[in-house]
Amino acid sequence: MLALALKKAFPGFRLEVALEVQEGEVLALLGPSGSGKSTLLKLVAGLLAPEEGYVCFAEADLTPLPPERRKVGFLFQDYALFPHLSVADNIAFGLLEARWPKAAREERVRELLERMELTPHARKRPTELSGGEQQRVALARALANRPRLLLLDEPLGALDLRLREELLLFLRKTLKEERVTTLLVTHDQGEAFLLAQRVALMREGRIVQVGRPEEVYARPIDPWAARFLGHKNLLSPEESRALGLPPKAHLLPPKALSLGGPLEATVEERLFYGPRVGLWVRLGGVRLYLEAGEGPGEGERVGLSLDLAQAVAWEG
Ligand SMILES: Nc1ncnc2c1ncn2[C@@H]1O[C@H](COP(=O)(O)OP(=O)(O)OP(=O)(O)O)[C@@H](O)[C@H]1O
Repeated sequence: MLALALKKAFPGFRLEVALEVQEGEVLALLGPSGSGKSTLLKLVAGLLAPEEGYVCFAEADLTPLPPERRKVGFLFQDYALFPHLSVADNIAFGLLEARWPKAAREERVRELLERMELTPHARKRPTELSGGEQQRVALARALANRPRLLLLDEPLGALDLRLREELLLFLRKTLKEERVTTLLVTHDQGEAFLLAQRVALMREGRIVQVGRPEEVYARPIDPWAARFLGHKNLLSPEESRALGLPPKAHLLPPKALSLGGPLEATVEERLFYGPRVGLWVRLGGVRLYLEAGEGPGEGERVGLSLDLAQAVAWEG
């Protein structure tokens, strides 16, 4: 298990976090820019020293150890590949340090080159690669040594959509198969939900909610968390009452609404996303968002059904 309690302050910023991650679990830190995700990861890696607190993994206290003695695989945003080494040697670096036998080393490097679609680039230097290619090298290097604890900061950040989806599935499979305890930083909710067994929402240096992706998405702790997770139907007490709910603030998940039904609404905006469309509709005085496979055009009148049982009231 990874267990930590950490405090760190920068001018105008304070981080204070306590967290436990089970062996083999992937936990995603999800939060807006500047919420402290990278700082937390650097504290765990030993690249930053906390003012107070500890980091323990598998019952060993890592707090006093320098980064290289923590046996942690990590990938940070500024990949920091070794510029004088080839792609293959960058990936093999940790294996050499850990004295893997030559044959096993070569096999592992070959396997990772292939999975990351880097085989044609094996002999190139990092400066001869695109951003996405460099990122894949960094990811391969972080995974090479089969670390028991892995820290990933936006591992899929600079990739195009196709590679991102492929690597996402590859990463998901690898983390599951190798049962690596992982802390993953992302501001992409979809990535967090797909990769992690639990997500921790960070805001202003603190964790405001932790839970399974389904739980956190269905029951965000407050309107801020709901908005951050992409919820759009945050109803005021007046809007709630207009729809037949008690006069309290509510969250209405998109699946509580569907096209076809007894209510009459007008489509105000139609957003084409490819596999689905997003529709902003007006129902009486309330503007609501829903998604559909294909949608009517802007200005059209549509039938709507509304499942009020799915509405979540905010506490207090
Ligand atoms: N070395 C540093 N010195 C001073 N302030 C810092 C330092 N590193 C980070 N900060 C500040 O700490 C806060 C948290 O930064 P951090 O990089 O952890 O956020 P983040 O959630 O990872 O953001 P992003 O998603 O943009 O990477 C920010 O306000 C940042 O300016």
